[in-house]
Amino acid sequence: MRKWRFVVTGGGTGGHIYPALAIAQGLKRRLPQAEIFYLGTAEGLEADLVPKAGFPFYAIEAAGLKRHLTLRNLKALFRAFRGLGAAYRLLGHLSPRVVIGTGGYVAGPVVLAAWLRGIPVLIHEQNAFPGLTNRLLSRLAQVTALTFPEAARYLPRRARVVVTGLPVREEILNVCREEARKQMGLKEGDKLLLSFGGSRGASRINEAVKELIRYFRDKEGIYLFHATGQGHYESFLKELEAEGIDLGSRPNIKIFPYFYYIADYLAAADLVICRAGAATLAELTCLGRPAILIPYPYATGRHQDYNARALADKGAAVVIEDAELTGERLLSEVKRLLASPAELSRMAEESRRLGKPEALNLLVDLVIRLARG
Ligand SMILES: CC(=O)N[C@H]1[C@@H](OP(=O)(O)OP(=O)(O)OC[C@H]2O[C@@H](n3ccc(=O)[nH]c3=O)[C@H](O)[C@@H]2O)O[C@H](CO)[C@@H](O)[C@@H]1O
Repeated sequence: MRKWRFVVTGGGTGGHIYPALAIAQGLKRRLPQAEIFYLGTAEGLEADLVPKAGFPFYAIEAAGLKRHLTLRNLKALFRAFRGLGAAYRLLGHLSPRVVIGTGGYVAGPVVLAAWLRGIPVLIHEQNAFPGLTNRLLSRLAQVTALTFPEAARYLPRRARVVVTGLPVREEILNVCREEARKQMGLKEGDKLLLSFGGSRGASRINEAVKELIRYFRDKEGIYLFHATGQGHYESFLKELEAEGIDLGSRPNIKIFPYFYYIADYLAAADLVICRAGAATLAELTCLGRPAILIPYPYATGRHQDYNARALADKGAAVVIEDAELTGERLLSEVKRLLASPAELSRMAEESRRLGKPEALNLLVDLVIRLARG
């Protein structure tokens, strides 16, 4: 087998990083000899997640540019140029067959450098409303892979578009629910509620989840595992402590800063409460998990509303608008669903029907085709 090299880039939030890691892992499984390198920024979540996933990581500079000229923007422009120079040199050194970009600021300089060097590029857009980086980069890419066909409307006409769905990590595609529940000590009939914001947490969801903690902390057979997001963890625990809630004595409630191995938690959950980022929803539907979704209202073009609707319209999820989110509202929705196992299993079935586990293989095929020229 040929020892091809690939460069993967995409960063800032988990929503860009995990699809990139999924493709990297899929490529590695298909081409075990291949070498795969990840280019990201030192400040993004990728600097933490990529080394944990076992891929060599190179940090370059990148910055988001605004339309108007300010001193800050000039500095950003300067960093972007430095990032472009670093990416250009690294690509020269690594000489990959293909560069794969999944959006976020950092994909800008890396894909541009690939184009300057004549290296084929595939980009993947996760949302129905494409981010600025991918809108610009789709002009330079040999292939622009989409999760939603609707995204094509916002791309330049010369973009070469393929609809693949969103690539989900193999560890999530292959996880076994029974095994995961057993490992967590859950008995048959126990209910696991899993809650988190997006990859960076969400203070609005943290606040509402406190009501679930107050209510469920002394309920037998109901478990609640919540990730606050790295930045909110300490303050969240302090606030609970100030209320006199001692979690040490409550084995059914567990608070994490972040779920590093979310596959088991997602698979084991009976109901998931989260935002409506595209990667999370692709994972929920591949696993067929029912959810209460609270779309982040400030996402570009309100794309999380669109993502959430796609599940809610088919009966796979219930949506609570962020503006209407309170602890009481969330608790009453959770209680209603837990009291209706038939509805939960119907939601689970509809959710699974929406899953596109084949997206990963489609993307790996496309990358290999590009690599072959
Ligand atoms: C606020 C905002 O604009 N968010 C965007 C961002 O979100 P964000 O990064 O939050 O979005 P996603 O929901 O798409 O992805 C989160 C990823 O992090 C993982 N995860 C999350 C929490 C945790 O504790 N552990 C863990 O592993 C999830 O399994 C998932 O793979 O990128 C997504 C993809 O472009 C967009 O759809 C979102 O709208």
